[in-house]
Amino acid sequence: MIRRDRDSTTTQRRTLHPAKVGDGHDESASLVVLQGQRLGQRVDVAAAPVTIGRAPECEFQIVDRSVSRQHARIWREPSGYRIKDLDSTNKTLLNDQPIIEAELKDGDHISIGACVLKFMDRSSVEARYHDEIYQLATMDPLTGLYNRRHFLELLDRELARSASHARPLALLIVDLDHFKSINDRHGHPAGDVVLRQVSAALDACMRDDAILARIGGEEFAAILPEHGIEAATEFARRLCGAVAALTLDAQAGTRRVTVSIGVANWRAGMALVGDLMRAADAQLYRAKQSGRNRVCSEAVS
Ligand SMILES: Nc1nc2c(ncn2[C@@H]2O[C@H](COP(=O)(O)OP(=O)(O)OP(=O)(O)O)[C@@H](O)[C@H]2O)c(=O)[nH]1
Repeated sequence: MIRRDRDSTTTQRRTLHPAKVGDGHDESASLVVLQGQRLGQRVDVAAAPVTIGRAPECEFQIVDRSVSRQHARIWREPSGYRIKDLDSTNKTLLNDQPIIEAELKDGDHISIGACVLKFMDRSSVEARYHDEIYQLATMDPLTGLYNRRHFLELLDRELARSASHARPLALLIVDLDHFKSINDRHGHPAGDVVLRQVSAALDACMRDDAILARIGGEEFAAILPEHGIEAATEFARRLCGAVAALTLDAQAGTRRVTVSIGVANWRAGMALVGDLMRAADAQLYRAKQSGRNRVCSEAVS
């Protein structure tokens, strides 16, 4: 399953698969971050123009002080791709030369503040190579979900977005109950089957704008944009029920598993990702202590 980000970059595919030749993406060009924030990330440039800048409404947002709120725009014309500087403070450089507007060619380097992007013809072998490397760096190979490091980067960005729009955001931490005993009794491969099936069940419940990741051995986390504590808690209860109702494959050694879930909401004053993670973790601890197979949240008991 591939889900597109609201800013049309590749980062919010909750589950990642390498782009295939001939899957329709080949027609668009792409930008890869070679240096700076969001290193390795690729963004497609297709029919719709892409604005690069610090502002949350930019299609490609780079949260860095050296980048103007609306720094540069790239778009496609019948003759090829073009780039225009949007009167940025630090200028847009194309292959180290400041530009106002210019044509883009395969392999061009674009400097946006402290960030360097490489422009590539989407059909090039190099673009696919970057895609593969990026996905290896951001995904968990067992489940196909995002890995912890990438999840924390996305949480950072989503928090900035929620703060700037004063919109709610919830974080769920989901932990399998008594998972060690499954490994001990049925072996590690059986535990892996459980992890894969549970991650697929969680993924199937997610809305398009949710971000799901495996952040530890038997621990998952989900970012729910636009969710207050009540809605997030209700959603977490549905997740809990979906996992409890799951009939696992015979290779899992056991037919049933349950999860405990901690829920926390982003609040003004919670500047750091760590604050929100700690708040959700404290609720997860409560859920484990009070019997497992349940949801605990900050405001709802
Ligand atoms: N099969 C498998 N097991 C893993 C993986 N990563 C971590 N684990 C195991 O996950 C288990 C986690 O055990 P604990 O932290 O004790 O948690 P638990 O048994 O689920 O207990 P509670 O969380 O308190 O309900 C350990 O046995 C780890 O070896 C993995 O990728 N595959």
